Parts: sequence; structure tokens; C-alpha cells
Amino acid sequence: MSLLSASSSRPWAKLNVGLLARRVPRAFLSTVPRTVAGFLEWKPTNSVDEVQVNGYVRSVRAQKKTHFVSLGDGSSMDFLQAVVPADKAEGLTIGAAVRLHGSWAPSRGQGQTHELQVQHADVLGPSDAKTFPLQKKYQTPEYLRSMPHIRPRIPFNSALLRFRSEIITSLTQFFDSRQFVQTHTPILTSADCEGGGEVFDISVDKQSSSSDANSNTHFFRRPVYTTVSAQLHLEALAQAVGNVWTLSPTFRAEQSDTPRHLSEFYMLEAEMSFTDHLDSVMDLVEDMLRHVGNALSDSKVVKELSTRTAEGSSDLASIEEVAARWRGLRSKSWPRITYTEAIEILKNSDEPFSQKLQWGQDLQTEHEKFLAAHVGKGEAPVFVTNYPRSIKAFYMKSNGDRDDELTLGETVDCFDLLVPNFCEIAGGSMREHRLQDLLDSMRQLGMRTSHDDVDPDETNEVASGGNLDWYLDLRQWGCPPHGGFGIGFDRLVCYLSGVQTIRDTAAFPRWHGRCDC
Ligand SMILES: NC(=O)C[C@H](N)C(=O)O
Repeated sequence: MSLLSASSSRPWAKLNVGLLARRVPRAFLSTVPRTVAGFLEWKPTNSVDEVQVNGYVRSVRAQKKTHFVSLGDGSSMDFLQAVVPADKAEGLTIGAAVRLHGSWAPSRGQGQTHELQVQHADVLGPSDAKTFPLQKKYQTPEYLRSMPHIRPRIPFNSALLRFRSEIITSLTQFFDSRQFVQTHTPILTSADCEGGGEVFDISVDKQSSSSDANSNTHFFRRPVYTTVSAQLHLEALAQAVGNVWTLSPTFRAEQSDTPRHLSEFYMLEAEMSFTDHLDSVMDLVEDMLRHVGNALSDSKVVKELSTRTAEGSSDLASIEEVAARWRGLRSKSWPRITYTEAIEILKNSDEPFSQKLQWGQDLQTEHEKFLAAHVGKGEAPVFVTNYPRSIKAFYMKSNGDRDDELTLGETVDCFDLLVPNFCEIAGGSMREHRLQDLLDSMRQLGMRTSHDDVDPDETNEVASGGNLDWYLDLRQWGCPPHGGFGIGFDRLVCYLSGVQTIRDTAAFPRWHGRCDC
């Protein structure tokens, strides 16, 4: 809600209640706090003679002489009650953007001590109440997802946006305090970092009549994809400036129709150079998430989210469950077990999957949930390390336990971080920094590069990770031991807010078959 100065001769309070008070006239300094962090906090318990309030009409209750208008502005899930004489209420319809002028005075109604008694209303952006899509009744998450451009106006969804912003601020503080350099990595790339072929190929077939033979095939004269991970580029930058991090858009052409997958999402990734042990990378992840847990434990928006109502656009985890997640994040020790130990635990369980599970298989969500519930006692996140080479990416450093049967039995120096009642939220590894070992690992996984004696025309570029020659170059000139991790940022927001699907924490979600606006 913002209060604005109408003219310099009138003592209107001028501030944006959602953010910072600005140029508050002297007369108001005693009544209006200079800094207010949310709408709830603005509402003073004393009267204020003349105020102007900007906001959106959330609902209207029209009586014969008076209209009761709930006003919100996205700075809080709360609203302000405005009492408007019926003859001044024209255009105050649900969804309208308005500026109300009046006085802040004690209320006789229930539910608030004060209300805005409106003397004059300006309708700045009218709204047709009949067609306004957000009605004050339960609307299914799927219906709301069909209009991502309007959905953020729901108070719960705007709180999620503010929450997301607070997490970014606390992560930035954390990495600053550790002297990590924040970097920007490219969206368009000629490499497939995960080597999984889940890239979107955005090379444009121009069908051009140009005489240049190359120009009518690919815009960039070679196959180009949207990035599946910033990691490889971060490794290059870490070799230049030391520890680096980024929070950037990431794209995966997976056909997974689950609450945990999006085709476009944000990934937070960090890379540490001159690092010999995976433990340092896991320590970093743990410290980072604990920092977020501590920094935001007093956050107003977190408190707001915990008072959420059924009006939210998403199915929500229970308040107790969300409180346990925050406790878990702040807990002192996070268990670290190996993949082999994890398989043993799962095989010894009474769960239906226990009989079928084999060493070498990737862990499914049901396995991860079981481990988080039992190893982490349902609160602390759990690191699972040393996965088999055959199910992990080519760049991961071998643990040196390779046997004669190629990849069978070999594990890599990596981890997945599992959080209770959710799924894998982060993954990281030591990177293979020795050229020959990296090439061996790529060959084992069937990837061919210019170091191999094969006809480039015969090479399936996507299966070979796209163009990785530059990545191999890094190993030729001063490549120290290094490691890093990536954490799905939208998943983190889900986990900490209790929203059950990533389709509701990303403002404009894209998944297989859906890209609405
Ligand atoms: N930066 C990372 O370690 C993330 C990793 N490349 C992944 O996509 O899972």
C-alpha cells in the first residue's frame, strides 16, 4: 500500500508501505514509521487525518449507504479496510487499481482497530468485475496455473515472490561473506553439461537462399542449445578468479510430468577451485542452507506464509511439516552416507522396493524419501555420496575403485542432498581435472571428442555432449583440483514454503506441453 503526496501544500504522507518510507512530511514523522516492511506494520494504531493509499481492490461488500472495500498491494498478505460512501464508490470493483484519499480512523467494525474512511476515490486502472478471473472463493491450482500473468496478484503468490527475493538476498550475503565472485554464465551453449541429451536445440533452420552454404542450416553455423547447467562455464571462470557462483536460468527438455520438474528453472551453482575434498563442497552447501535458515527465521514474509489460507494457489504441506523443515535446515549435523550404504539400508527395509533394488540402480524418489525419513530422522537433510559411475555425469572424478569390468563397481566422488518429505534438492561433485582420466571417463560413457580418432561426421554430437573441446582445453593449462554443486532454486523455494509443486513457486512455469505466456 503506498501513501502518496497529492500536492506539496497538503501534508499527505508520502511513502511506500511495502518498501521504504520516502519524504514523509514532518507532521507525520511521529505517526508514520520511517521504514516499514509490510502493510501489516504500516497500519498505525493512532488516527491520521489525511492519507492517500494506492492499491488493488480485493473485494467489495456493498451496502445501501456504504461500500466496504478490502484493499491490498502485494506488499503483504494482509489488506486494509476502506469504508467508502456509496456515492463515491463508482468504479471500485474487484481487481481495480485505485488511489483512495481519506483519514485513518478507529473502526467500529470487527477485525480491525482502524479503517480508511474514504473521502474521495480515483480509479486509476478500472477492472470489469464480471470478467475478473480471481474471485474470492476457492479456485483450483490448475485453473490458476492457466493464467500465470494474473496469478501473482493472489496475496499468497505475491508473498511467495517476496520470499523468493529474500532467499536470493540471503544467498548473496552468504557468498559475499565467503568471497565468492558472482558471475553470469551463458544461456546459449554448444555443450551439453550433463551429457544426457536433454538439451533444447535452438539452432534455427533459416531455409535461407543465401549463397553461404552454412547460413541455411544453423543460425550459429553449428548446433546450439539452451544450457542444462552453468557448471562447465563456472569451472572455466573458477580457474580464473577462484570461487564463483551464479543463479541462472536452466533448461531441460525432460518429459517428466512431476511436481518437481520444470523445463525452465533457476539453478544456483557454485564452483570452488583448489579444493581437494568433496567434504569441503558439502560443508559449503550445509553452511549456505543453514545461513538461509538462520537469516530468514525472523523474516516477516516467512511468518506470513505460515499464516497462509486456503486462498493460495497451491496444495500446501502442513504448518508443522514446514516448521520441521526449517528446524532441519538449522540442525547441527547432517548425516553423510555412501550410495553403497544407502542401498544396504534400503534393501534391509520392509518397503516393497527392498527386494528388487540392485547396486548400480539410480535412486528413485521413494528411495530418497525413505532415506531422508530414516537416516535424517525426518528433519535433517542427508548427503548420499559415491554413486556408481554409470549413472552419473562424465565430469565427475573417479574414486579410483574401478575394477576390470569397465564401470561395474566404479564410484565417483559426488553427492546428492536429500531433504525429508521431498526429494533430492542439490547435487555436486569433485570434477575430473586430469585430462586423460576425463577422456577415459567420457569414452566409458560412449562420448567421442576431437581427441578420439573418429570421423566428426560419424559422431553423434548430442550423445557426445555437444562441443566439449573447450572444456577439455581447460585441463591442458593449469587445472587445479576443484569441485562444486548445483541446487534447484525453485525446488528450494518449494521446500521452504511448503508449496507442494514447483509449478506454483515459479511465476511463469514451463513444463512438457505447457508454456502459457
Ligand atoms: N553445478 C552442478 O554441480 C550441477 C550439476 N551440473 C547438475 O546439473 O546437476
